This record gives sequence, C-alpha cells and structure tokens, in this order.
Amino acid sequence: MPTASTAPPTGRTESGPANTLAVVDPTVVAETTATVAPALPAASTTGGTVWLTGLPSAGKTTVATAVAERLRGTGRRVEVLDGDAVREHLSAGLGFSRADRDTNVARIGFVAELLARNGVLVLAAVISPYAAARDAVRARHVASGTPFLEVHVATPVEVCSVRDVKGLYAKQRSGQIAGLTGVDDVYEAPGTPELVLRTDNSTLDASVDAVLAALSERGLL
Ligand SMILES: Nc1ncnc2c1ncn2[C@@H]1O[C@H](COP(=O)(O)OS(=O)(=O)O)[C@@H](OP(=O)(O)O)[C@H]1O
Ligand SMILES: Nc1ncnc2c1ncn2[C@@H]1O[C@H](COP(=O)(O)OP(=O)(O)O)[C@@H](O)[C@H]1O
Repeated sequence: MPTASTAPPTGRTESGPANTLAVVDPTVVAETTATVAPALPAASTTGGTVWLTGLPSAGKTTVATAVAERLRGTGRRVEVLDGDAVREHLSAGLGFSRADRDTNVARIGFVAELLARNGVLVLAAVISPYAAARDAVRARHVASGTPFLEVHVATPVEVCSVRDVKGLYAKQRSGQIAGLTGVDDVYEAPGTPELVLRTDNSTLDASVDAVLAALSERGLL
C-alpha cells in the first residue's frame, strides 16, 4: 500500500472514504503534496529475463545466484526465481509429470515476465525440460516486448550425476525415485539458446562473465 509520503495526490486516504479529500480546499492539498511528495526516480532501467535451463546439478542456481550477487552490488533490481524454491510456494503440490512440469514452468514464466516488464532483471533457474513450455514463456515475453534470454546450462549428465547436489541421481540408481530428468525422463535441449554454458570446463566466474556480457550486448546492464 502507498504510504502518506509516497501517495500521489489522488484525493484518497487509507483510513477515510475514497473521496475524503475531495471536499478539501485544493490549494491545501497541493501545499501538502508539495511538502511530502518525494522526487520521482529517473526512468527505470529496462528489465528482462535470463532463463537458465538444464539438468539437476547442472549449475543453474549457482550461476543465477552469482550473477544476482554481482548485479546487486551495482544497485540493479534483481530477482532469482528458482524452480526448487517456487515449488515450495507458488507451485506447491505439483509433481514431475509432464503436465505438472509445464504448469510449473508456465507459472514461473508468468511471474518472470511480470517482474521483467516492470524493470526487474529476473534470473530464472528452472529445469524446464520441454521446449514447447520454454517457447511459450519466450512468446509471453516477446508479446510484451520484454527481453528474454534462454541460457542452456549444458553440463553433461555424467558430470551432474557426480555432483549430485541433492542425492537425486543416487536415488534414481538405487530405485528410490524414477522419472529423473536427463536419466529416465526427457530433457529437450534448446535448439537456439542465446547462450550455452559448459560449467564442467569453465569456472563459475567465467559463466557469470558470459551472462553479463550477453546482457550488456543487449543494453540490459
Ligand atoms: N524427478 C525429478 N526430476 C527432476 N528434478 C527433480 C525430480 N525430483 C525432484 N527434483 C528436484 O526438483 C527441483 C526443481 O525442479 P524444477 O521446478 O526446476 O523442474 S521442472 O522445470 O518443473 O521440471 C530440481 O532442482 P534442481 O536440482 O535445482 O534442478 C530437482 O532437485
Ligand atoms: N563452473 C561451475 N558453475 C556452476 N556450478 C559449479 C561449477 N563448478 C562446480 N559447480 C557446482 O555444481 C553444483 C551445481 O548445483 P546447482 O547450482 O544447485 O545446480 P542446479 O540448480 O542446476 O540443480 C554446485 O555444487 C556448484 O558448486
């Protein structure tokens, strides 16, 4: 809710009826507003979405977080949308069927576009295994003229399964889970992503630099 110090002179107050100030002498309102209204910020920086797709343990979250950290130091408005975290809230209750994954990706894409359209730089770290679902997210951004960069975190499954940050690959091997992306469930690699990161043969810093360069090339930094 807007506070008294930031509310525009709409003639409304939070506690009174909508037209409370409409009966007040407008010069008084003008004086009051002139006293408390803060200076408007300069035009906001263009937002955009960086969509990191890849297998579990590929490095999506690690890269997204590191890019965000670098940018926060510059004062840029940045948000990380992580599939894992979103599944605890916005996508609570969804599983890993194709339908549920598509729903999850569509929800994250919706929020990403909303934030990006309003000047936030969004880093979405989501497996998003199906090309059609990712393309739909891109289309949503294109429709509103919001920049969208697909980044394939293309770490090979052999490397991901050794990293096995959450023990999922081991669980799949021992038969405790099935339908693990890249092992016994589909992962459709992007055909023409804006950027491909191979975290198995380059450093985290190099990946962060590559993402920042891609943003800079598009005037998003
Ligand atoms: N069966 C199966 N397949 C793939 N991933 C699995 C599975 N079960 C649980 N997890 C964990 O779920 C984390 C979030 O996945 P996402 O929301 O990004 O997946 S999806 O885009 O909806 O497919 C995902 O997080 P990351 O490891 O960070 O990618 C996995 O750790
Ligand atoms: N160059 C690199 N870039 C990103 N992560 C790396 C790199 N080298 C090793 N790692 C490690 O790989 C793991 C990736 O995990 P995470 O970012 O959670 O993957 P994801 O989000 O794709 O599941 C982390 O433990 C990270 O420290």
